[in-house]
Amino acid sequence: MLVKVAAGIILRDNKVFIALRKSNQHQGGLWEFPGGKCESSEPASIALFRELKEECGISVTDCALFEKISHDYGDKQVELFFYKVTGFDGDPVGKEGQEVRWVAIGDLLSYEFPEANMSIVTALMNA
Ligand SMILES: Nc1nc2c([nH]c(=O)n2[C@H]2C[C@H](O)[C@@H](COP(=O)(O)OP(=O)(O)OP(=O)(O)O)O2)c(=O)[nH]1
Ligand SMILES: [Mg+2]
Repeated sequence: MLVKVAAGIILRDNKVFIALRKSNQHQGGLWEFPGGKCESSEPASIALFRELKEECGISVTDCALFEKISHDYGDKQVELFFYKVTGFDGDPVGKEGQEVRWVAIGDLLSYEFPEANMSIVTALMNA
């Protein structure tokens, strides 16, 4: 099963907004950059806008594709489109009851992310 996913690296004042995946979700219990699956034939950027509105309550006004990562979890193959989100209206929250946090980029390694995120976390820290 191959799924296309859009995720937002929401940045403000050198901090990034992360969310905890629920235990019943794929890769549950790990921290993520909010986002979700693209609907059939939906462009990743459109999925990003939709998911960040649904999950975090923000309207994206400025974003750019940062990296595209393909990863095989064994039970699921994902194609992840990570966007840097530098402009948005509203204050992000966990609209679906998920635990959320603003963390300093330098502290990202204290949080456990899915395997597919490792190169992204490293790239952010070295930027
Ligand atoms: N959102 C997000 N998903 C990630 C990240 N890293 C990573 O491997 N994934 C994987 C986990 C999931 O298999 C998939 C995203 O699916 P999702 O569960 O967020 O999708 P969704 O929001 O549409 O959820 P659903 O309502 O369909 O359950 O991508 C990440 O940083 N953010
Ligand atoms: Mg999601």
